[in-house]
Amino acid sequence: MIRLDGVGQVFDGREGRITALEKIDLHVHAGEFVTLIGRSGCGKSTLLRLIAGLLPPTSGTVEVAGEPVTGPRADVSFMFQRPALLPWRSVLSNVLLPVELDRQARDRTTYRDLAHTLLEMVGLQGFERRLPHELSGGMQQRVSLCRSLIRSPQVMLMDEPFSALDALTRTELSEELQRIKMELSTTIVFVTHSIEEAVVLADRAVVLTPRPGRMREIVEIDIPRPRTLGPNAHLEDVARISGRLHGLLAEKTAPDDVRPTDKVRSR
Ligand SMILES: Nc1ncnc2c1ncn2[C@@H]1O[C@H](COP(=O)(O)OP(=O)(O)OP(=O)(O)O)[C@@H](O)[C@H]1O
Repeated sequence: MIRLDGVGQVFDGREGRITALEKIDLHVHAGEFVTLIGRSGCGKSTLLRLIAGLLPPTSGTVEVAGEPVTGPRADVSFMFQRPALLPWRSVLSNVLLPVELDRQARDRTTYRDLAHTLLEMVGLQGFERRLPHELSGGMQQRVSLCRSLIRSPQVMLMDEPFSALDALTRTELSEELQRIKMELSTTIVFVTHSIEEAVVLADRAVVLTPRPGRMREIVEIDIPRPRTLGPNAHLEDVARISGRLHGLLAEKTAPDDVRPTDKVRSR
């Protein structure tokens, strides 16, 4: 579904050239949930922007659904750290915004029905007419989640979408996202700083090293779903793989010491 081959990104900043990403070879399969994890500045957001078509790579190729990415695509949605809802629009019309912006979208009644279904799915039935400021941060991010799902994207790109939320709400939203993913089989690439979140959510976690951002390792996570950080049977698996990721992130690695094919299984 997503293919990055030999991707590099160099920025000409005011303080000289910055190699944000180098030699990124990543293939994400249809329906897969991949998390990108790494220290601040290792190029996670840049990688998402390249897949989203918001930035052309300085080297290498990026493909989505077998086509070179040349700009934003209607079947790829982007979700940010902040909900970025329009304050004067109701919950329902915020969710429907991408449909309104798309002149080619037809059958608006179907989208209205879908918006109601999505809002119900995230526990916001009854809140359709509320304005964003009448909702908590977690509820606003749920609305944002519905908005990024309204056009049934093939790919969802998520840049630390839960990082501004309190721990409990964050756990709840992780569980909801897994449920949605299991139901809709959307391909998801999710950036996080949280090791546990990366483990709970991902089929594979991609560990990036900083300066320049390169792939250190891809860790396969085969813990049965749904996974949770609450009391459940998988805490040991989550802890073991989290420990492994922690070790990789803490390593002082020379850029040439890249082992992108290494795999760590939960058992
Ligand atoms: N438009 C730009 N112009 C110049 N430099 C940039 C630009 N965008 C990103 N960078 C630089 O590229 C590097 C990677 O940035 P990026 O935001 O992708 O990292 P990140 O891993 O997402 O960081 P964080 O976890 O802090 O969000 C950083 O050194 C950043 O300063």
